[in-house]
Amino acid sequence: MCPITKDSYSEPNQLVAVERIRPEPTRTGSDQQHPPPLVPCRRYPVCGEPLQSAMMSQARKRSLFAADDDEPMPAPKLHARGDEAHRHVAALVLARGGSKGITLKNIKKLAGLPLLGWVLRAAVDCNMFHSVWVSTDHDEIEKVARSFGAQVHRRSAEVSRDTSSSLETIQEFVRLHSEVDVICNIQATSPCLHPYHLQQALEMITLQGFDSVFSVVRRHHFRWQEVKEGNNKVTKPLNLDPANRPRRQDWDGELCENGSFYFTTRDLVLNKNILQGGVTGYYEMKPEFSVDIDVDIDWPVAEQRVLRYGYHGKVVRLMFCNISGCLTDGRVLMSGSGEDMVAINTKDTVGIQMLQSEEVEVVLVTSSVDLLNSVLVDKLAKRAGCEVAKVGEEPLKDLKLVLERKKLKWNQVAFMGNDKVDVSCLNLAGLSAVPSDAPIVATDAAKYTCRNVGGSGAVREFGEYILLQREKAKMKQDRIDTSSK
Ligand SMILES: CC(=O)N[C@H]1[C@H]([C@H](O)[C@H](O)CO)O[C@](OP(=O)(O)OC[C@H]2O[C@@H](n3ccc(N)nc3=O)[C@H](O)[C@@H]2O)(C(=O)O)C[C@@H]1O
Repeated sequence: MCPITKDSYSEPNQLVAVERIRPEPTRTGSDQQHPPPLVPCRRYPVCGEPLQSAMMSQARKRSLFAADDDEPMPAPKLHARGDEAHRHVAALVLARGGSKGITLKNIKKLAGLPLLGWVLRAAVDCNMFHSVWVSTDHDEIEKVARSFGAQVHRRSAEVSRDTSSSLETIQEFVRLHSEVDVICNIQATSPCLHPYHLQQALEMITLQGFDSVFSVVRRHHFRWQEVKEGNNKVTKPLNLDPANRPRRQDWDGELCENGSFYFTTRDLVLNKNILQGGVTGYYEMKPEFSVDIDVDIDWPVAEQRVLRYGYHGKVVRLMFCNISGCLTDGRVLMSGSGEDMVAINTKDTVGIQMLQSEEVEVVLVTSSVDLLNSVLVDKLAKRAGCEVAKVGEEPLKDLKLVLERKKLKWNQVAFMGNDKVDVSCLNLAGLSAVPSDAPIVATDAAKYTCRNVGGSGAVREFGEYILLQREKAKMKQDRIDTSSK
């Protein structure tokens, strides 16, 4: 963690978040030095100064937007720049293909969504960026990035090594994109990011005159260091006096980078070779949003966290559901008398009713290449109480017309498909899913992969998923609305 020095900003009323930071050299991926592990203490050296009292006497420092605090702190009296309206602010997610530890970590599915998707969804939905980019060296990552609405910067081999630092990679992007003035490097490894985190932190740059802002979490960790004394190794407390151990509630704790995002300027990145500098602020995020996936054992914990605290997108108003392969298992049974038959599972019809009762309209989709005859389709639709959309070889074209008619946007739509022709809709929809037996080309494009196969409860499963996300999005919105009153 960078040391935050106290030669703070001198204007009155700027007791929070405005501190000058002495940057340390940026660490590189594989050769960074982690602090040595704590070993059982052999000897406690006497602390140089009574750290506890120093800690206690410190004025409580908080970020300007302690995101979840009830009373926001007063803003510093900095003025917006004259040219603010003209500054191009770009979000940039670095996602290389060669991640160590977890193979292709950046697009591995976390709770049904590619890792990268969680932060891209927040970046796109925050509606504050002039552009949202992913810098990658990998074709599959490029596809996923585009499916979440990001533009793609294909980075060079020089900045795609294990040892390439984030700074070098960001510098390459900035050099090649002369339009970009402010960059927000968002790390995919911190997936519990919400649009309001980005909105509030960006306002510190655009409205309050900070040059750089990075996300932190407050920790109450007592830190120790192993030091050599002659031939002996001793452990030395770094931030406490063992004789006067402060209680958690008597200590403000320390601000630690949580790795979620770094706002910075073109000038700092290209001319000063740093991400954090100038008038530097921090944005404090609550611990529950501060997830940092580093090693593989972090993954299952992150999965639970993201389900509970992640950003689950905009509220879904309509679901398109393919009949063939989703509502049915894709088979058409033929009787001797020449009648076609299909089977649908009551689990799925109940799932559809569940959505309808929560005011999510369900439209069944049938294609000209399906073997279903129209009488059968109408019967199915009647039983499910749904409208039917008949699509041609390019479902996207026809479904666009349905959305225009209903005055809806793709980010308000959930789409369930199961084949290659569905890829563009799976990509575009705010939420999308495939049954577990869908071909890989469709699974790759879907944001959620059901555990159930087509015709056996996959529609209900996706319906439950939609309602859960919807609930979360609503709760979050209510919370934000209430706290901003
Ligand atoms: C901005 C920055 O310095 N980020 C570094 C962060 C940061 O210091 C911590 O998260 C703070 O808690 O630490 C590292 O974090 P890590 O290696 O997990 O990288 C974070 C995310 O960025 C992608 N990345 C990183 C560097 C690079 N040249 N290209 C990339 O695509 C990774 O694939 C991953 O999605 C580290 O642990 O070594 C290395 C990162 O470079």
